[in-house]
Amino acid sequence: MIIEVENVSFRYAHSPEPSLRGISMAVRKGEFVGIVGPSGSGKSTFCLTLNGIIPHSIKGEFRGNVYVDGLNTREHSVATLSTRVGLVLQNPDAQLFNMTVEDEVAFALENLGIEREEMERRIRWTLKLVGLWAKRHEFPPNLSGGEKQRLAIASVLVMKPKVLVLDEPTAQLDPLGRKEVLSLIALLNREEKITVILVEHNTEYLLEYADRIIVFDNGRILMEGKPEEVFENVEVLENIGVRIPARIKISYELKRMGLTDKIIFDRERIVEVLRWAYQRRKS
Ligand SMILES: Nc1ncnc2c1ncn2[C@@H]1O[C@H](COP(=O)(O)OP(=O)(O)OP(=O)(O)O)[C@@H](O)[C@H]1O
Repeated sequence: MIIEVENVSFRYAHSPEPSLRGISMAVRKGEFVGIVGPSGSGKSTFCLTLNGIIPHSIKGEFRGNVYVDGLNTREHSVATLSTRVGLVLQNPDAQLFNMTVEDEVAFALENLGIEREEMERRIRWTLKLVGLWAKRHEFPPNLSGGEKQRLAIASVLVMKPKVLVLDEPTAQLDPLGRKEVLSLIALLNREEKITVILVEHNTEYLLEYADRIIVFDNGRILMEGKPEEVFENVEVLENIGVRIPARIKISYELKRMGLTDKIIFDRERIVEVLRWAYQRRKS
């Protein structure tokens, strides 16, 4: 297991209630895990435990253990853990502060004591991977939202982490930017075999790409499983405010109307049932 979380609880200093309440989970190498849950359920707090920001940089009461690639986060600095787990947050502007795209990516490497040549090789590899090589001399604030977020991803990728944790990386982007970033994440998982943990409200995307979905509610894991298994719990999820992928919602309604006996995931099959129901109504 590349990530192991054992009974983790966390209460922010000055907060009366814990934000995480006994989270246990593990992530396999190469896995793509999607995290969903209502606002305030602890998703962001959980992400911050994965590279040691909690407990090292944010004060509070931390219980349990998180192991990243075998390292207990309590015993290693955020700098060391960041070479294993790259963390990307919602707002790309808050993560970029250098004068050029290239400097932004180089900056992350500066304290790692890497040789000049290897540095250049890594920067080239990363910028090509995220599709920003041609824009390497540009001023980051001039990039589009999607490009900025791809640059934020590049600046953690350049450290060659085995795991990428992304906390709603598309929340502030327009539809095009969102598409660019989500395709990049899928590519990094499929082609580069990077383990991905993604907090994302776009459940359509998660249904397509995630191997597993974890649902957070009130600081706990409410359920987890394959996307098809989890999203089948339409009523429970809608009750807590998790969006159901459109085709599952349609199929769920077909089942309620007695037109199928179970939820169908296959688009073609849904269309077939709808066609059949339409024909039946006409005749
Ligand atoms: N710095 C902080 N200090 C005190 N309480 C906090 C802090 N950050 C978050 N919380 C509280 O912890 C709980 C979990 O918040 P968290 O941001 O982890 O949830 P979330 O599921 O990521 O929500 P969202 O989808 O809105 O980002 C909330 O009750 C929130 O108010």
